[in-house]
Amino acid sequence: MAQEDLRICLPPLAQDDQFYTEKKRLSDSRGLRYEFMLPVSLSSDEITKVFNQIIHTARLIHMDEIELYFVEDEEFGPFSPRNEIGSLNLILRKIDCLLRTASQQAIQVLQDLRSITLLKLSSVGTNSEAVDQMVIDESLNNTEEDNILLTWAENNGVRSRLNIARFKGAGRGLIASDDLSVGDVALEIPESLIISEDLIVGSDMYNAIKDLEIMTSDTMLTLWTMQERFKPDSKFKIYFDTLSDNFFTGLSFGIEALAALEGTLLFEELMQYKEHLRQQYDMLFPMLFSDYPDIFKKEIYTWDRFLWACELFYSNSMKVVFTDGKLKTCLLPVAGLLNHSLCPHILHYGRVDPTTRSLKFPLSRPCERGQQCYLSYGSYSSSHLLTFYGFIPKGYNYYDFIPLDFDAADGDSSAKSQHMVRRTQLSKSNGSHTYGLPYKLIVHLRNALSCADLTDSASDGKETDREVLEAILSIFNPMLEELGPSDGPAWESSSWDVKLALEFKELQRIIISSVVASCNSGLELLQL
Ligand SMILES: C[S@@+](CC[C@H](N)C(=O)[O-])C[C@H]1O[C@@H](n2cnc3c(N)ncnc32)[C@H](O)[C@@H]1O
Repeated sequence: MAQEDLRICLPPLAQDDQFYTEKKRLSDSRGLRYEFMLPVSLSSDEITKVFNQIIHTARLIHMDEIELYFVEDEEFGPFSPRNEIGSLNLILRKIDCLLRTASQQAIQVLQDLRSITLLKLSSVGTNSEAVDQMVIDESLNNTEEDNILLTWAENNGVRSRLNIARFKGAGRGLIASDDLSVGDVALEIPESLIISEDLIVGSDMYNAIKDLEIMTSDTMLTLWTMQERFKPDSKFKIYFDTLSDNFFTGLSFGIEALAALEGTLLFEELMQYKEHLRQQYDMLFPMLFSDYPDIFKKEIYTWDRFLWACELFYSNSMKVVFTDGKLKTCLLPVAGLLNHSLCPHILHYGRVDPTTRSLKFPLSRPCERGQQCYLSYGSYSSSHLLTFYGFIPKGYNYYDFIPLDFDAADGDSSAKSQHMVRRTQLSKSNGSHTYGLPYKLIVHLRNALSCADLTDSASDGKETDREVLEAILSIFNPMLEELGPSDGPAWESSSWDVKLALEFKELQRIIISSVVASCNSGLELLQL
């Protein structure tokens, strides 16, 4: 009966989504729906079929720029752990909403759909390629410092179902103290314990520097932190005391590590960021020393301490939307101990709940007791994570790509067309159609080289494709040469920064070699 049909609606593509046009094109070409009618008499097989249709739409809604670039026409996902977790959580929210008012018969169908969704969620990340496998360093666990921090946090209103543990190569992290399910709040930080620009307003420092043209709220917070860190009566003393004396990010790379990166894009980027920070410091000091000697003490505001504070904010801060609607950079005691994963447990956070006036960290996929609970810092490439966080995630990072800028086909050099490649063996399409390389890149080059279209006759297409593959090789072979041979196991004994630089170079080598290998096997195919 019609009145017993269940209606599940996914949100239509948002017109203000910056990728609306591309998503709409894909959605139309795939005939995706946003409304699903489920008769309550559906069998389990039929429910699974409907679930598959719903997840295809949810995945498209959640696609980001990189996923949209690399998607093949016949590819329906999963596209990345982040996309999958976001999509399954959207479906779960819709089901839970309907369950509140569902009839007895409808409840059964919704429960079946919910079980399928939860099953899928628990299987995300079981493929080891996608997951960071960190090893607990038992020798360093249960330190007095960790207990003091957790007790202080609890006394100040933090609610946590997580404990501190130490991990080889990653420092501290948080592990589940009991089995946590999807939707459970793993951690809740009261607004009063969030360190943001709001703490500075009204202070002497604030009144002195707020009108300076070069001052931003982030810079003010950095300067405040440099001082607050050493105040014996600071409300946050226990938190500051647990912070590391050094952050070991790419911004602290020494000369040898930078030299090891020469020839990579990252080398240029690191040099620019370092230069930018130095310029920022030079604009502030000695000017603030002479204008406000009572507030800015020379021994506190040294270059090394400024760099320390910048690295603290880059690697430990989060952007939070407060109840006044403002987005602010914040330091969050305890939450700042969550490590990053390509396959995170916590994906949706960052908005202060107006009812509880707290920031909650709910789980988007289950986390068993004793397992590390991971956050997603964002869809970041390894070069970004190395620069600002000082690590390269283990496993396949979907956001590691090498950008390629081509002049527009009409010769207008001001109009660039942005393309990219990533490790090709993970391309879903390894047939001769695109040789395992991104479809959009191949089409662009086919058009640029001789306007051959994808459905042209075999012989013409072959000649164009040969030129396309040779053009790609002419870009990537020199890159591979520039990187030189693999550095071998000797780097294991190098200093932390050289090790990280060489690890990054090895990652670049893997991506570039895979592109070269795809081109070469494509050329062989074309000779057949
Ligand atoms: C927000 S803090 C997390 C807590 C930190 N591990 C600690 O001991 O204070 C971010 C820092 O943790 C480390 N980290 C986070 N995720 C990591 C990962 N997946 N692998 C290695 N290190 C990681 C990096 O040093 C990064 O700069």
